[in-house]
This record gives sequence, C-alpha cells and structure tokens, in this order.
Amino acid sequence: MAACPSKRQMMSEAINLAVIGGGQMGRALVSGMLAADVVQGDHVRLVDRNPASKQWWATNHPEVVITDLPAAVSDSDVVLLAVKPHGMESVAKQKGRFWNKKLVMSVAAGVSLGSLGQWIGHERVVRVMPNTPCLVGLGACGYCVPEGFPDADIAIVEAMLGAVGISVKVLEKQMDAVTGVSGSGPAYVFLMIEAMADGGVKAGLPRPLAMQLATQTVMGAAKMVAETGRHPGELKDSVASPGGTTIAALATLEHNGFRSAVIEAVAAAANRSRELGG
Ligand SMILES: NC(=O)C1=CN([C@@H]2O[C@H](COP(=O)(O)OP(=O)(O)OC[C@H]3O[C@@H](n4cnc5c(N)ncnc54)[C@H](O)[C@@H]3O)[C@@H](O)[C@H]2O)C=CC1
Ligand SMILES: O=C(O)[C@@H]1CCC=N1
Repeated sequence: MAACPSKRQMMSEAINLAVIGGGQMGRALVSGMLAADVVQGDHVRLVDRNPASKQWWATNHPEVVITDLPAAVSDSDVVLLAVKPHGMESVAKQKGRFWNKKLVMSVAAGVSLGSLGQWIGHERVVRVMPNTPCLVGLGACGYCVPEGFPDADIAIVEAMLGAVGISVKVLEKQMDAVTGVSGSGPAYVFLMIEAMADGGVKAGLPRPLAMQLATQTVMGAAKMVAETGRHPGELKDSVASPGGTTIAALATLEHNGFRSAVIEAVAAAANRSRELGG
C-alpha cells in the first residue's frame, strides 16, 4: 500500500480531489467542502459525461477543472466516485495505471467494499453513505472501510466528511440501514415540510408563510433533540396540552399510521440498498 500523508499534512496541504460524477450528490459534497475550505476549487478535477452537468460546474464553480477520468485520477490524492450504483462497475473497471493506489471514496448505495476493491484493483477504498445536507454543512455521513485500513487514510476521510457535517464509522453490514435513515432521510423530511405547508395553506395561510413556518419548525425541533439531549417522545409530550390542539393532531397522525409509515419507509430504503448491492 502506498505511503499515506499524515492527518497534519492533509490538513495543512491542499487535497487534490477527483470527482467522477458531478450530479446531485457530487455537487452537494464538493460544494459543501469548498464552502468549508477543506478543498480548494483549483485542486478539484471533475469528470462528468453529461454536458448539462459540466455546464453547471463551469457556472457555479468555474475554478474547478473539468477533464477526463485518467487525467483527473492521475492528478489526485483522493477520488470521489459519485455515479449511480449501476454505473460504478464500468467507471471503476477502467483500466490504467492512473488508479495507482489512490484513496477512492464511493458514495454509491449498495455497492460493497469487496466489489469496489475488485474492480479498481486495490483495497484503498472507502464506502460512504452521505446525504444532500452536506451542501449546507449539516450532512450525516456513515462510512466503512476494509479491514486493516490505515489510520492516516481514516483521518483524511474524516477531515473531508467532518467538514460537511457529522461522519460516523460503521460496520459494512450497517450501511444499508444508514442509507434508510440518513442517506434517503432528507427526502422524508422534505415531504414532511411540504405536507405541513400544504396543511397551513388548507387552513388559510399564504403559501410562502406556511413554508417559512413549517421549515423553521422542523429545524427548531431537530435542534432541540440534538441540543437538549431529551428524548423526542418527551419533547413531543411537552407540546401536547391536555384536551388541546396538539393531541388532536397526534391522534390523527397515529390513526393514519404515521409512525409505521416512517418505519416501513426506512426499511424499504434499506432493502432497496441491499438489492442494489446485488
Ligand atoms: N442523491 C442523493 O441524495 C444521494 C446519492 N447517493 C449516491 O450518489 C450517487 C450519485 O447519485 P446522484 O448524484 O443522485 O445522481 P445524479 O444522476 O444526479 O449524478 C450522477 C452523475 O454522474 C454522471 N455520470 C454517469 N456516468 C458517468 C460516467 N461514466 N463518467 C462520468 N460521469 C458519469 C451523470 O452525468 C450525473 O451527472 C449514486 O450512486 C447514489 O447512490 C448517496 C447518498 C445520497
Ligand atoms: O435514492 C437513492 O438511491 C440515493 C441513495 C440514498 C439517497 N439517494
């Protein structure tokens, strides 16, 4: 295995990052990392086969160099693979000396460390499940690494992911569940915000005001759970006055299976992640 730079070196030296696939997740991660200054734009090489996607990068991050895969990987310390799961094999199997034991981070749902290592031809690979709030520095990333993975590389991974939110090292067998909770999770919360705003509009509020109130409510509630250390059930009870408005709403949510719908949604995403892994 190639000698790896120390965490101190990585923190003080610019990371040369190749990004293969600059779609939704690639954009969220790299935009977040650029904003957090953990990578610099002129040290990022972007590869994408979609002209519209390349145009997005040219417009939004003009300092990023748009190039092809061999050049991007050759010029990098770290390679971020962010194409769809079914496209990962053809990208990772591209033959060439340019892979040369680069640190490769894949964000593809379901794609195992074993497959990645086999396709790329070495085991300096990390499987990450990020989420789109990395864009605003509030991502939740789970990642796993092969046995014997060097601490210096873990330090690099944590420096990069930690710059855009929290990062937790998990067992590979937990990655599908991580996908169900946090990888896909933002979509459930966006749906909730949209639905709450719809409810506000139904009750007579103008749409922008309903959206503002719903968004701030979700943000405030999440912050209370994170910062008070109190159980969400206890916080929920503290909102519900006897005979009041909240318990009327909660009874309706329970009647309509809200809790089990969310539990089953997380399980469905985890199962789908397992299927994608083949
Ligand atoms: N969107 C999300 O919230 C999350 C996505 N992921 C994972 O991130 C990966 C990417 O997903 P999205 O960004 O949502 O998809 P996307 O479709 O928005 O982006 C994929 C990009 O890869 C490009 N691409 C495809 N084949 C390529 C190739 N051979 N060479 C270069 N570029 C190529 C496409 O043109 C596209 O711009 C997937 O594997 C997904 O499982 C993981 C966590 C969350
Ligand atoms: O929907 C998907 O497959 C990807 C993986 C996790 C979130 N988005």
